[in-house]
Amino acid sequence: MDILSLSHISKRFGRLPVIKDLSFSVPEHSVFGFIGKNGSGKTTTMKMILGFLSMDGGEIKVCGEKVVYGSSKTNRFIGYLPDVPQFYPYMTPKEYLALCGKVAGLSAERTAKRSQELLTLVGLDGIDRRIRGFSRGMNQRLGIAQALLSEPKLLICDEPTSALDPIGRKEILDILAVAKTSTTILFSTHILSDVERVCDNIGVLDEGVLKLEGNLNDIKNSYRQDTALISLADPGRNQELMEGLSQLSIIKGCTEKERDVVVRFTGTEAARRQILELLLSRNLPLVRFELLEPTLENLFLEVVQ
Ligand SMILES: Nc1ncnc2c1ncn2[C@@H]1O[C@H](COP(=O)(O)OP(=O)(O)OP(=O)(O)O)[C@@H](O)[C@H]1O
Repeated sequence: MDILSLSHISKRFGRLPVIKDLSFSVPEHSVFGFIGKNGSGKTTTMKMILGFLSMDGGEIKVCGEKVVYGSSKTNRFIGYLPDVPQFYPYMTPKEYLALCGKVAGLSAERTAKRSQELLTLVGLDGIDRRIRGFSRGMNQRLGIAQALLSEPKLLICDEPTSALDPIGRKEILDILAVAKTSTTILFSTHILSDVERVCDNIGVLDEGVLKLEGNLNDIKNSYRQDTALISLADPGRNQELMEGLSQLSIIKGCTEKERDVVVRFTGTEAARRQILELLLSRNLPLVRFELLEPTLENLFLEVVQ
């Protein structure tokens, strides 16, 4: 079942179109990485999912219910962590969650039990000092605890790791990996290694257009055999190799990387044969021919160019 679905969403600010015919869905208990450069439209999309911004076209459904601008009805299914969460700095984490529980209409008993579980999950259990003076990582962790308090079906996090150091980032990603067992997560980011660590599905947004979407492993597999690294015994002849490669119709491009040549091609078997025939015909002795694992970074650069 899809917890979230967007179909043909469009949005403009004045005359500027910022979201163009955007459609994707997020299945239950998955982590969806919403990827895009600054200004690509991620926050705008999340605000429309939360009903904080109107849409110019299309439909968003959360748990099968239509999102209506200005109405927070579907937000009962959602926990939201903004990019810079704000708290009452004079409270302790426990006091703050008790207040949030009250505002959300949870019983005191339920809030106390849930707070205990969540503070343990985010590593803030036993921290009785005031929130003032918390590190950015601690703030983000408390923000996740707050967002999960009402046991939402969908957790939306806006760039949860962007301002953190590698240890802080890992802590957040580990928490999201655990949270995934009880909720569904959509998080926006431009840090591709974070996406590779926790996401099941991804969507790459570029200037309001979804350029790539699907299961992360499927996407990587579909690009798997498209890139190869060629090491010649004499790297001084790399230019000659690249000239020859550029004359083959199956070659999409090639570049020199240190002492090697990286070549992108279409068609797998036939392409490999043609490349090897070229090496033989030009008498270019080979030291290594390796199909490269696609990295998300390469895919990203390819689709957003
Ligand atoms: N309230 C607004 N009025 C006018 N233009 C806006 C408004 N909010 C966002 N924009 C523009 O819409 C585009 C998308 O912005 P958005 O904040 O959604 O991008 P983003 O992908 O979240 O970027 P970032 O990673 O920098 O937060 C940008 O060009 C931005 O300048």
